[in-house]
Amino acid sequence: MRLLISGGGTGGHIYPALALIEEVKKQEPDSAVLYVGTQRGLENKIVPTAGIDFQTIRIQGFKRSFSFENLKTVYLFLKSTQRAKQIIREFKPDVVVGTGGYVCGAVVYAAARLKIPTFIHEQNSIAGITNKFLSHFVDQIGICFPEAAHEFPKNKVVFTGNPRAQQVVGIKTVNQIQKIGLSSTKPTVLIFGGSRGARRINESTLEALKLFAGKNYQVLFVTGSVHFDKVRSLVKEVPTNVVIKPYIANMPAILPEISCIVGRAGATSLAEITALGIPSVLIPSPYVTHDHQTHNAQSLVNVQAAEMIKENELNGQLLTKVIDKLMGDPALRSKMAKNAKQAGVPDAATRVFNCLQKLIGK
Ligand SMILES: CC(=O)N[C@H]1[C@@H](OP(=O)(O)OP(=O)(O)OC[C@H]2O[C@@H](n3ccc(=O)[nH]c3=O)[C@H](O)[C@@H]2O)O[C@H](CO)[C@@H](O)[C@@H]1O
Repeated sequence: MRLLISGGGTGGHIYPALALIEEVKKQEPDSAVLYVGTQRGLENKIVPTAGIDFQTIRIQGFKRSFSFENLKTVYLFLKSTQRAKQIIREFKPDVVVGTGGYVCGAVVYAAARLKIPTFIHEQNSIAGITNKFLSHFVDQIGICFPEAAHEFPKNKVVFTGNPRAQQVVGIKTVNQIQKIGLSSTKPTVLIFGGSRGARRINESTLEALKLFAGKNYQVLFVTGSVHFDKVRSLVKEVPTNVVIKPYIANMPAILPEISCIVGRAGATSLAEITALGIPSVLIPSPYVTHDHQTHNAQSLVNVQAAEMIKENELNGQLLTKVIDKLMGDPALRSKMAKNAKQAGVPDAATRVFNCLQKLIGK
């Protein structure tokens, strides 16, 4: 298969793409893959590091209110569509896939115009603006929450789940957390604010640090790369049961050893949580389109797989209280884990791969 794939900005759009690429290469080892992203997005670092051919185009997102910037955005969109067409003509893909973020808008639109089979993947319960726009031009749309279906043309929608789920389920590792300075015998709480980190979660975790000292669990606090120096400068003493890191490059390797996740309710994080069956405390970002993270989180709260804390109520004490409740009650954790796992789609990458095969007529 010759696969051209695009998605970017944040990890939530990039990791599903990488998981799909892994599946394509597993099923058809002689496949050729090209990833198109932007220079500014996280993909510029993550994708080449994963050893995947990577090209960039210049594009930016729309501002919500009318502004000169939006005229520039339209100009860049038209220009990047031309550039995307050029890349497509050179690479000659069998199929073009978009996993969200404004970069895939130009790439997938260009492919549809060139009559190449197209597929987009929507990770969230509420569709992103790029995918809504693209839904009119593409051949098929893979979704992860049944609620997302009504936002798209009915005949194009297929429930696939998130390919990242299959990737994390497939990884069998042990004693990975030891490598980052944690004990492999103590239960571990992972705290992180999505792929870029979240200021408010970091502040509350900082408040909670001294409360974590001496607990019968340990904490892996991942700040997000851009926040790390600030956080580290504010910590005088790190309790012995806490490790602070800027970013975890290989999250699937450590997740099987995590007893509880505290974090945002980004859709790709949720796919991991449900694939592995990990109890979670979700603090949805209030800054995302149509509050979609609250909807994402609610779907797990509804099946008693997660607890939710609103960001405006979050502080160190509440955070510690909720973590203590879960970590002090193994029976509750195992019930939440079981419920989470039932919501998982552990064969999502194969489902998307099969859709692509059909689209290209194999
Ligand atoms: C602010 C924002 O726009 N957030 C969106 C973004 O979130 P964001 O990019 O934060 O995505 P998710 O929370 O869904 O996924 C984060 C991904 O990054 C990985 N990770 C994270 C931290 C780390 O140190 N190492 C690491 O590998 C996680 O394992 C996961 O695979 O995309 C999601 C998926 O469309 C959306 O639901 C979110 O609303």
